[in-house]
Amino acid sequence: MSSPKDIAVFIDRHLSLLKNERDMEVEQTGLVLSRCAPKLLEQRGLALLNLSVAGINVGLGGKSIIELERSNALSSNPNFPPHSFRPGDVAQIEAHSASSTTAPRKQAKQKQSANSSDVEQRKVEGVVSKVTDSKVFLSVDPQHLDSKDAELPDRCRLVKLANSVTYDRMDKTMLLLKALMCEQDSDAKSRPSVKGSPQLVNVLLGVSKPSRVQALNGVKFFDDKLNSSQQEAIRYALGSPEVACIHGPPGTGKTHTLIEIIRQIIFKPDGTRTGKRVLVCGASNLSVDNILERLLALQTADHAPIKCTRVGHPARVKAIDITLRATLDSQVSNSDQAELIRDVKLDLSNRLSILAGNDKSQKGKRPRGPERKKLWEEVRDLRKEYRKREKGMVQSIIKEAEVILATTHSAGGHALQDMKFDVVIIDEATQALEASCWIPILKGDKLILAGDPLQLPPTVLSVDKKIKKSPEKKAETKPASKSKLISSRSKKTGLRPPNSLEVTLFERLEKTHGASIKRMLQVQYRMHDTICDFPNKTLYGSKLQSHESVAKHTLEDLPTVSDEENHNSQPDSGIHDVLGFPVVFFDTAGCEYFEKAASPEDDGSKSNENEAVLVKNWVDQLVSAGIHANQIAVLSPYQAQVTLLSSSLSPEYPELEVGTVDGMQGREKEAVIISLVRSNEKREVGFLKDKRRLNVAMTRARRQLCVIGDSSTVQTGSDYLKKWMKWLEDNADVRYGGTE
Ligand SMILES: Nc1ncnc2c1ncn2[C@@H]1O[C@H](COP(=O)(O)OP(=O)(O)OP(=O)(O)O)[C@@H](O)[C@H]1O
Repeated sequence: MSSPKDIAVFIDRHLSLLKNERDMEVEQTGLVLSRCAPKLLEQRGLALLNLSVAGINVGLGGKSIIELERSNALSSNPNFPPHSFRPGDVAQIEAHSASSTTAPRKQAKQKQSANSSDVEQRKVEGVVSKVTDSKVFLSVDPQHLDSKDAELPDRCRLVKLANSVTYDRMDKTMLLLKALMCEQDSDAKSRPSVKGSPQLVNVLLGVSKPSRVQALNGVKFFDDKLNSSQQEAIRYALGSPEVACIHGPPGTGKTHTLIEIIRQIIFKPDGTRTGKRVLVCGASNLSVDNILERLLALQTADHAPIKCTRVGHPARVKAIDITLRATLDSQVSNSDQAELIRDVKLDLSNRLSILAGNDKSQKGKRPRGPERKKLWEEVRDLRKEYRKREKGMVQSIIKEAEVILATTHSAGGHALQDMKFDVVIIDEATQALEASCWIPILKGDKLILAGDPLQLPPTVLSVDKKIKKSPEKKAETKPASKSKLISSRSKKTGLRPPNSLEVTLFERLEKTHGASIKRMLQVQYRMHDTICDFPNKTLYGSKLQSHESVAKHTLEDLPTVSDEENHNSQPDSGIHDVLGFPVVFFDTAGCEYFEKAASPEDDGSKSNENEAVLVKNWVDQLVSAGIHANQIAVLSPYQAQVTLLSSSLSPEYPELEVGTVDGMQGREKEAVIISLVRSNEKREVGFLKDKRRLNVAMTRARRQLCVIGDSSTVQTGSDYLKKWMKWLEDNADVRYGGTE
């Protein structure tokens, strides 16, 4: 079992890997930005120039919502050029450099002003909360603004930034964990306190073994359609005292299972409430909103409603009515006590508006001198009052909620500070960095993880960076003397420092405590049996069964196809030829359809024009046989091929989805076409070697998977690829890959 020293080494390694990752992200965004001229940044969609402040309002947490638009004086078109700003992005308002861009008369005037250089230097960071064709709204924390916050420059630009908050939270959490587990000699007062359970932390760090699972044979399930592996996983999750992992291969109803677990925790069998509280987190906003939507849908059915609150920046929440109404912001503004803050908010907004020179009664003039100073004092007092009143409301809403939903990162925000939960659930846990999982874990008594370690791991930019073992990085650890948390019998380590951030907590727990820590869902509700066959045999130990509702379904069974009007241009046998096969393989071996490097510098991306032609032909045939473009996805592991495919397909089929394999994880389409791209005399396969990426690619299709590639190149990549090519040859409908 792990010793304090093992834990310290483990945490230090995490911190060093996180630093590499942060540096890499800054290198790819922040530093690049600082080296580029603003005009170039705008051309790349990373900046918006010639902006002015159209208004300042007050949002949740006393945040200032700064409204920016293109300045009339500087642009004839009020609409923005194409850009990449989206709600949730971190961005910075910067002054336009007066020397290069401001008219000479105005420059002279600005120089007279005592604080003009301050204003020019001023940078205000915030989160994009809303974007329209001609306006962008930035939500800025009060602590980012001092008393000069209305002194935003007359003319400014908005620049995209790397998001450092997520790294700050992970670092802070790992340091807290280290202090908790490794600095036991410090006196009790200075020892950090967390709300979570020491027993849970011990099990997760390999200090102790998981306690005996309680046998729960008499669970009465709310959902009577659960299959036996789902029921078993639910019993296991409910009966495990500390931690349970649920392994959900593609389409096996992971979310379905989690919803039942939540209901079992909240309700007793007779429908009365247990009084327990659950924190549900996901690696992405999408996974959190998916669970939220399903929980809210239960409320419209014949069930007692579960009180849900979605925490996180509203700009990042799925923009549909039902989920938006569950956000903390919305619940605060619609609560009975909202009146309490409404007046203060109005007063605050009015004063900010006057200070920013946006008040009509002042004819756009900014107040100066003592009048300005007095207004600032009032703003400061009003903000204080606003925050005080709002804090009380936020706390009472959070305390009343039975289920709080947040991403692992946003679980570290102010709203959940000092909150404690009976159970923490993390969905998509195999896509979350371990450090980010610890943010919610330290708030819970028990942990349930759901994911599939055989699909893609979290995206890590710094995988190739070597881990430096500098002496100062070595753990400085004192052995525990009076530790309550750490077993004195700790001898052998089960905790190895990770070599990469790609190693997730889910996988690590399996290594530390063995396969008994997890239960696998075994019935899949997505794919035709043949599509499921290869991943099932090679990755899931042949344990997956296809539910009868999908096992034999083909594209021919879709209602759009049986509607004759849709395909009267093709004779029936032609339709069967296109739609009747669950797996189709266009093998281009021997066709000499060679790949191309993306650019002369070759950034590693590749494209293949002939494969793109084959893809287009197949899409044309599917559509003319009655398949809607929005039921089809075209995937490729290479961005350069995605770009090529988009340019040939999107004009004709705007609803068809073209993307990389990575972007399709967690989703499905009726028909999926994969363009493998690699075809070369050197027999190089690059990206395709990753089994997990291939697994995701192979398991997105419900009724038809069409693979287009050169078997002679691909099969040389790995034993796994060789097996797949052989399997395709034996099981797919193999077609001639030539384009003529
Ligand atoms: N017991 C069940 N009976 C009938 N249908 C089910 C059952 N469990 C899951 N499904 C269906 O299977 C599909 C996949 O379920 P769900 O979205 O919960 O799976 P998932 O494992 O979260 O998906 P993904 O593979 O995308 O992560 C859904 O359409 C769901 O309604």
